[in-house]
Amino acid sequence: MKPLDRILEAAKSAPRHIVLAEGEDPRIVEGAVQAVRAGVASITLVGRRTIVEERLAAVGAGAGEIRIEDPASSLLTPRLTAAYYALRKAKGIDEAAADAAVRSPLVFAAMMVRAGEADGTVGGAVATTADTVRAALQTIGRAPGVGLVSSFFLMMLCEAHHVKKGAFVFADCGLVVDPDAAGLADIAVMSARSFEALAGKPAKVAMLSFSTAGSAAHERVSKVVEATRLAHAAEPCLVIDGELQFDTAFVEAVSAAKAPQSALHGEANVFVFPNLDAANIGYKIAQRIGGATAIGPILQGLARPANDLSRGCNAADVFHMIAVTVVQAGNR
Ligand SMILES: CC(C)(COP(=O)(O)OP(=O)(O)OC[C@H]1O[C@@H](n2cnc3c(N)ncnc32)[C@H](O)[C@@H]1OP(=O)(O)O)[C@@H](O)C(=O)NCCC(=O)NCCS
Ligand SMILES: CC(=O)OP(=O)(O)O
Repeated sequence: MKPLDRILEAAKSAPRHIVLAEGEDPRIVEGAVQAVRAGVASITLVGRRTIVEERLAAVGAGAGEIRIEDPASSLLTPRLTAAYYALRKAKGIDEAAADAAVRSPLVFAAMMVRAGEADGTVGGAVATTADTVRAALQTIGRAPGVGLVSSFFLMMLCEAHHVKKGAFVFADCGLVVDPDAAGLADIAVMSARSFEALAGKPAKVAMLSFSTAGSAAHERVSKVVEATRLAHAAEPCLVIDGELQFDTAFVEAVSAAKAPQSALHGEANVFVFPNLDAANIGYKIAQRIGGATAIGPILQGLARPANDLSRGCNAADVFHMIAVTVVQAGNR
């Protein structure tokens, strides 16, 4: 079964209630309708009621297919505001600031998840990643035992020209700007778990660099080597190697030539980039030139699922991200 079909089937077998913060955006509305009609999720769209209703009518969605919550008039707003104030007052916000925050769709949707009114949330088709992720970090917060929240893209290679097909994880393409060695090790361990949960296969983790097995000497290479050591110490059973260049991690013949001792043998399926510059640029090149289907940024380490989208997304991306969010909610 194709990896995307596997995720869609898993979501259909246990659909959840997902709240979409940007309910006025036509791509969000179209993706939401696809998800409901495919039996993947029940959906709440957040936004100004008249505009969301117009958008739903434009795609022929019937009344009652999708719930709408308008923060300006929702019956939930007073309760979510009180909960947000209780949560954030130690950070110096007053009741008026809490009221203003909850009227923002990103915070309203994240607070619905925190309050148990929805199982997960998706935003970021309109808002920047920084705003989308900040709303999730400040309201939903970290899962117990997690230090660093990070993100990854699920990269699907399914086109005829893809010599290797299947699901791959690229991390962290969205959130942690310049992780130190310990942060990079956390990203590696969490990305391996995320890959296994979504792809259903054992992870093989490549810690990427511009150097392979000591071919270059630089403090940035040393960071990746140390991160590999820390990740291995944290999870001794994890199949991981680094530092490696991308070709060595991905192409068996190159691995044999440049890193014959590598445990990955050019068969990595989780690629951990050294920083956000490399990761974000790398995933967009794979998507836009390479023809990979890119689902993300998917957040890992939060107490409940909240995911981001690229502002360049389309309705299919929204549909796929809803399915991923449902699967994450089921795995909690
Ligand atoms: C995500 C991001 C906005 C967080 O930035 P920040 O300045 O730390 O945000 P805030 O200070 O508002 O942090 C919000 C809270 O989350 C916490 N936090 C921030 N990053 C965190 C992380 N990676 N893991 C866990 N908690 C984190 C902060 O400690 C803070 O907690 P508090 O409010 O309870 O004190 C920032 O890392 C960022 O801009 N990343 C890049 C996003 C981007 O542009 N990506 C490219 C396109 S995808
Ligand atoms: C993930 C990402 O790069 O998001 P955006 O394209 O919205 O900046």
